[in-house]
This record gives sequence, structure tokens and C-alpha cells, in this order.
Amino acid sequence: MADDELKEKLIEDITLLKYVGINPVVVHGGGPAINKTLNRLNIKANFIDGLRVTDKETMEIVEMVLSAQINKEIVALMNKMQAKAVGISGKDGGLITAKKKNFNDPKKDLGFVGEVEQINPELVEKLIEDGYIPVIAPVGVNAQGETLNINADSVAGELAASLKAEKLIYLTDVDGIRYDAKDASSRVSQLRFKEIKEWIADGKIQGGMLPKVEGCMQAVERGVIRTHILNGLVAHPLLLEIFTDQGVGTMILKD
Ligand SMILES: Nc1ncnc2c1ncn2[C@@H]1O[C@H](COP(=O)(O)OP(=O)(O)O)[C@@H](O)[C@H]1O
Ligand SMILES: CC(=O)N[C@@H](CCC(=O)OP(=O)(O)O)C(=O)O
Repeated sequence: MADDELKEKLIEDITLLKYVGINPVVVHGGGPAINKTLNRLNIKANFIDGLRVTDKETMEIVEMVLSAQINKEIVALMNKMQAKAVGISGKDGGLITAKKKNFNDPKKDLGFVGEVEQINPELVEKLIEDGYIPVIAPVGVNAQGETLNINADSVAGELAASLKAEKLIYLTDVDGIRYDAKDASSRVSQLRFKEIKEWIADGKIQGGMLPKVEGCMQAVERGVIRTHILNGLVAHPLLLEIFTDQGVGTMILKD
């Protein structure tokens, strides 16, 4: 299936969940789309430890792409499927208070990159109660009123914990966590905290997989019952995970 078709199917499945009494909340990223726009404007994209170095100009583009382009594209697709989707960012209703991410290393200055300090889930809870599907762009503000760019995976983990969600599901471009990131046959269907920490320490889990496993562990610690990492580029990953016993992806478990 083409990527666009898969995207539409995925969005259709999310709207279907709402019909059967499950309340999905969507947090989206958009790194590739941000890179595309930066490239068009001849601005170089730089990353440190998987996070985008975000100067003032880049922040404007990040916000435009995430909160306007990607967010509204998802909302429009959902609403086309008769769902009631509402797109917001971490700025709306005081959802995300962030602080600048600081590595305490002058060589690692990320600029306007944030980490979640506090989530105020009130607006999201109200939207859910009223039958809407909240769709959230990972942009927040700090106490000084500065706009900050936050990794989408971190926002999803924090939000799931704060909402006391039953499940946190990360959709990515691989079938789950692998013993060898490049070997599809090495996927594990479950992984416990102890192994995760070991796999991180010896580099088996790295790059973009790091904020996902960290988000899962944090969410589990804070009461989310099940957390999964699944491939979003296959047919119906959410339905398979939620409605069948088939082991798709990787489930993160406490020791
Ligand atoms: N142990 C691992 N198992 C699977 N993938 C891994 C592992 N360690 C690192 N990765 C990498 O993490 C990537 C997923 O993260 P990322 O590219 O940020 O995805 P997304 O854009 O979907 O958030 C995979 O494509 C893979 O290259
Ligand atoms: C700080 C930071 O890196 N923010 C991310 C936010 C978007 C995101 O997380 O997108 P993906 O899920 O596609 O990676 C960025 O600027 O790309």
C-alpha cells in the first residue's frame, strides 16, 4: 500500500476506535515535513542526540509545520471520515508547560527545544468527554512565554501518564524493538525495564527508539497499563494490537 493510503487507513482506524467506545488521543510528530520545508528555504537541519537544534527562525518553521500543516491535515482527514477531531498544540488551554532542555554542555546548545515540565490535561479531558478526538502538536511554552519545540514521543509519554491512559501506543517505521536494530527477525514481543536499561547501555536501543522506550517506561511507572511500540507502516496496526491476541510490535513491561 502507498504511504498516503496507509496514512488514511490508520486515521480511519483511529476514528473507528472512537465509534467502539475507545477514546483515542493523537500526538503527532513531523520531523520529515519540517526538514522538507527547511530544505526549501535553504536552512540546514541540525540534530544533537536526535533532537533538532532549533534557533528562533527554525522554531517559527517547526511551529508552522507541526501546528498548522500536519495537525490540520490529520484533523481534516478525520473529519472527512465523520469523526469530530480537534487540533491543538501544547500551547492551547495551558496543556504543556515546558522548560528549555539543557545538557549542561555549551557544545550542546539546542536553542528553543523544550522538555515537558507540566501537563494540564483539562482541555484534553473536556474534549474527550464531549466526543472529540484531540490531535496534539508537540509545541509548548515556558514560563517566559517562549515557544519551545518538544520531541513528540516525549509529549506522548507524559500525556498518557497524565491522562492515566490505559494504553500508550507508539507508531514508528519498524516492527518493534529489535535485538539488532537492522535485523527484522530479531524483534522481541516483550521487553522488561531491566533489559531495556541494559540494551540502552550497550547501544542496542538508540536514536529515535530512545525517547519511545523512555516514554513507555515513564508511562508504566505512572500507571499506564500497557505500552507498545508498533509499526505504523503496515495495514491496521492499531486494530491488530487492540482487538486480537496476535503479538504485534513490542510491549514494555515492568520488572
Ligand atoms: N533496538 C532497536 N530496534 C528497532 N529500531 C531501533 C532500535 N534502535 C534504534 N532503532 C531505530 O529507531 C528508529 C525509529 O525511530 P524514529 O526514526 O525516530 O521513528 P519515528 O520517526 O517513527 O518516530 C528505527 O527506524 C531504527 O532505525
Ligand atoms: C526537539 C525535536 O527534535 N522536535 C521534533 C518535533 C517533531 C517530532 O518529534 O517528529 P518525529 O516524530 O517525526 O521525529 C523535530 O523538530 O523534529
